[in-house]
Amino acid sequence: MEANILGVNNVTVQFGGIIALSDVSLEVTPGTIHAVIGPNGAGKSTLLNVISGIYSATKGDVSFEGERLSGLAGHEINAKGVARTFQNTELFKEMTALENVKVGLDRFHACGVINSALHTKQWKKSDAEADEAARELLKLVGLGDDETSSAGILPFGKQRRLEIARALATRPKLLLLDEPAAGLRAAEVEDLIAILRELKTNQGLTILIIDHVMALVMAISDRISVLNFGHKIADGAPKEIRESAEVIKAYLGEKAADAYST
Ligand SMILES: Nc1ncnc2c1ncn2[C@@H]1O[C@H](COP(=O)(O)OP(=O)(O)OP(=O)(O)O)[C@@H](O)[C@H]1O
Repeated sequence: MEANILGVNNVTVQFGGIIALSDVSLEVTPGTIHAVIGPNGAGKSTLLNVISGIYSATKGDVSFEGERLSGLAGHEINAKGVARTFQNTELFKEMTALENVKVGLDRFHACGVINSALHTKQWKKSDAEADEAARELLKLVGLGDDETSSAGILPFGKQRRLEIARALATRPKLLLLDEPAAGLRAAEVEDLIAILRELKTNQGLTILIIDHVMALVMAISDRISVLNFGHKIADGAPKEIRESAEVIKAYLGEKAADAYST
């Protein structure tokens, strides 16, 4: 079996009396889209928060490319190649789409306080390169015509995609997406599906995604893990998950009425 890019190894997370995750393990294969689904409160966001360094595991650990992430700060995990988006978009609303992406690019194009303050030749070159890189990322998420729009006035679906572009600016190998389809209209979900497929197929990115929108999850996932009350109850290909009696009972049953639609 191919070595995993991400390993969650027997992770337990406890908040006082609440066990948000209980001995959860999963492996993400490089170049795949892996979804985590389950009812509200199942522990999905907690899992992303542990991987990205926002929470610490009470027990167990997380490894990325064979290296332990546990104990590292969020920015250190990001520097190793793991980026994420949040359930509620955290864009700089007054700044343009291009500027929002450039914030993510700063690590690669920073050229010192003095150069920046004086707008030296070196700063101008670095800034022009950052503009170019940010434009490429905007195009990748279908926002090529929106670079000068303020993030706050973009339609919600575009704000979600802008957040993905900003996460991509840190040049991750693994992208963690926290409910990117929440609140999107059906057509916007279709756009998102096309973008995530492109990121996987043509950019070679690995994606770990949480979402309740089964139309998206079933369309794009190579593998799905299911959480319920902090426990992993299933792990498999979309077809296996759709047909699992335990998953239907815990989660998909309530979704059947909308037939995996948005
Ligand atoms: N910082 C925290 N302090 C205390 N309890 C927390 C904290 N974060 C999460 N929890 C609890 O852990 C459990 C799992 O929550 P989590 O947000 O991970 O679920 P989820 O599967 O992402 O749910 P949803 O689909 O509603 O986003 C819940 O009982 C939640 O109340």
